[in-house]
Amino acid sequence: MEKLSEEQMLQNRDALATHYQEILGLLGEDVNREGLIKTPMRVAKAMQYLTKGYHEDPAAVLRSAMFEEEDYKQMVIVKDIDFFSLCEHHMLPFFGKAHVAYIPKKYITGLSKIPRVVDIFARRLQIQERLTMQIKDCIQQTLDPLGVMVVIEAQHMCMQMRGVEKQNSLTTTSDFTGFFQQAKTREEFMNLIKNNR
Ligand SMILES: Nc1nc2c(ncn2[C@@H]2O[C@H](COP(=O)(O)OP(=O)(O)OP(=O)(O)O)[C@@H](O)[C@H]2O)c(=O)[nH]1
Ligand SMILES: [Zn+2]
Repeated sequence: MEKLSEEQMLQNRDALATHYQEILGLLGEDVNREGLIKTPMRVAKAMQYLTKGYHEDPAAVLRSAMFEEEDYKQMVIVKDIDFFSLCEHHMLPFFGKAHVAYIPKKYITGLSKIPRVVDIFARRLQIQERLTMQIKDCIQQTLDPLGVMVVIEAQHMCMQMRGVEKQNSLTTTSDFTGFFQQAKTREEFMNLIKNNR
């Protein structure tokens, strides 16, 4: 999705607020009660923030700090990247940690760019599996490394607050390319993200 102009963003925000006011009424609230007067606009703003990844380009973020580095051929790991996303089934939060590793071929990227890519994909309506794959694909296609692996551990509010109501279940997903097809390489990564907890 393309970047929205400031004007379009504000127009959408107004329209969202109108709908949220109706939703509050349908939920049985008095929309004119003092504490709720500004709520539709607050929710509209919050939802635009939580889905702003639709209007951001993760590959461009990686390319903005991409450096040639011919000699380093070991794993680069950024672990424990906190993220918050919304599940596309219930629009309830799921959140946790992402761990990313890649083995450079010719290019490395600025370290902060990896969590930025995670955030851009997380701030959309998601499922955990697709979030995992999109981060992997973006890094593979942009940096063209020898391999990339992404592991995500998350809790889903739709499984905790409602539905099956399991408070302690953690969902783990992973995806990888290239050198990570070797079990030994995956093991090295898994061991490194397990330590120092
Ligand atoms: N695979 C996957 N499933 C998810 C994710 N987030 C939520 N879900 C699941 O999506 C499913 C939707 O199933 P439905 O039966 O259509 O929805 P539901 O009636 O609300 O299901 P319950 O949550 O079991 O009450 C549920 O099993 C959720 O747990 C995710 O990131 N990945
Ligand atoms: Zn859900």
